[in-house]
Amino acid sequence: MSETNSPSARSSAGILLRDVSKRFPGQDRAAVDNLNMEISSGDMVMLVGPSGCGKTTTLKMINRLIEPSSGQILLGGQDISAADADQLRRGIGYVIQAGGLFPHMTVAANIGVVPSMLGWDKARTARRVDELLDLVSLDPARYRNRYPKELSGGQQQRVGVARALAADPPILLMDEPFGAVDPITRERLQDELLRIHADLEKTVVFVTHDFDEALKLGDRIAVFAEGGHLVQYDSPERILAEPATDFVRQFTGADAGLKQLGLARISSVPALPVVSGTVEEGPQQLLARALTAGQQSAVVVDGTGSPVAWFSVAELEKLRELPADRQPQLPVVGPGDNLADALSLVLVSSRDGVLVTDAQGHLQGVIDAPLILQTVRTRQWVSNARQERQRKRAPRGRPAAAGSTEAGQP
Ligand SMILES: Nc1ncnc2c1ncn2[C@@H]1O[C@H](COP(=O)(O)OP(=O)(O)OP(=O)(O)O)[C@@H](O)[C@H]1O
Repeated sequence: MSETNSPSARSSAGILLRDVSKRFPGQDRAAVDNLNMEISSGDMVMLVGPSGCGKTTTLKMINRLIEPSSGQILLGGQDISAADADQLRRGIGYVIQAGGLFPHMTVAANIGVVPSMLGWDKARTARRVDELLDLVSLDPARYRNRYPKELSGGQQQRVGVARALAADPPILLMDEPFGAVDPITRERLQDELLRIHADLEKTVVFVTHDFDEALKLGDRIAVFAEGGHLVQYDSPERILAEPATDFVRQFTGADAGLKQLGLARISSVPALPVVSGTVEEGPQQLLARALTAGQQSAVVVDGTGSPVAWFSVAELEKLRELPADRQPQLPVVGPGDNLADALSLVLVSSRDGVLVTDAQGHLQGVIDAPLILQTVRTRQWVSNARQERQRKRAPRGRPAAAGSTEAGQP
């Protein structure tokens, strides 16, 4: 079930729930039943499960809007029941559906609520408001003096996120924050949250009904079942590939395998080597090198190392010269693409694989259909969101995850 806890979970913004239960008066069933969960500092953890399974109650127990009936919650190793509740909440950002903005206050005043409580002066608060509006992609000059009713749903949601981040809290609790916006805006807000999270490294606990949202955003996903039971707490990869129970399997859906393809970033798959050469080399020499290397194809690259054409050995045998212009429909993927993109290209191209380039467009190698299948079956991949964060967190000059390796030498 749960993975081993990492030592980093004990650092300042880690959250530990120990034997936590909540039983509301007059309810015959517990809302949350003996919950044990450790949330590592800097992780984004998604709480999913059917309606009424205790997700919101769990979230509200972390900022003490609801007190547990039993058990202990520790933030950074400190038992929150011993803390002053108001002070605790100032250190925890809280975002709810539709932003939960105060309607009679301007955007700037909404974002400045906690800084004002903390006694910041006007100039410092104003600077922070503008900085946060920039962060959530709203032009400060245009939006700071507006009222919530003068904003779209997505804009209100952005202001809600900005407000929660105002005093730079180490922890952010988000209760279905994007539930009330249309799918396109939702996707945009998700992308922004990923960017903000990668930049700011907050510990985020996020409640959602949308399993795809959980897959996209989560470092870990906690699947709850009715009666407030935590059924599985794992990485998105493991939830999809190794659902702990039939309930989780039903939750992930019949297309769990396809979802893995969509989550697996190309750069987490080591590409296979391919022989490549420039147009000046000519087809015969390229063919000879391909055969010597035991390859069935070879790639023509331009002067910068970007792929221009891809030929089978049979095609090379018939060519008199190599083309300088890029072949139309050359199947190429970059590090930001995923395995679903790669497989989709394979299905519509005449090749059994795709060429892989780095961010600069330089040829790195090939990913073929068997490698795609093997990667998913053996779970040798890392989800987009996690890889992005790991990349940002890695010390300079040291890659965080395996990337594409050898490309063919010209
Ligand atoms: N103040 C309350 N008094 C009594 N029962 C409550 C109260 N708040 C929540 N409950 C009950 O506790 C259970 C868990 O509720 P909770 O809101 O945590 O579920 P949830 O998983 O967040 O649901 P949803 O996805 O519908 O928001 C539900 O059965 C709910 O009816």
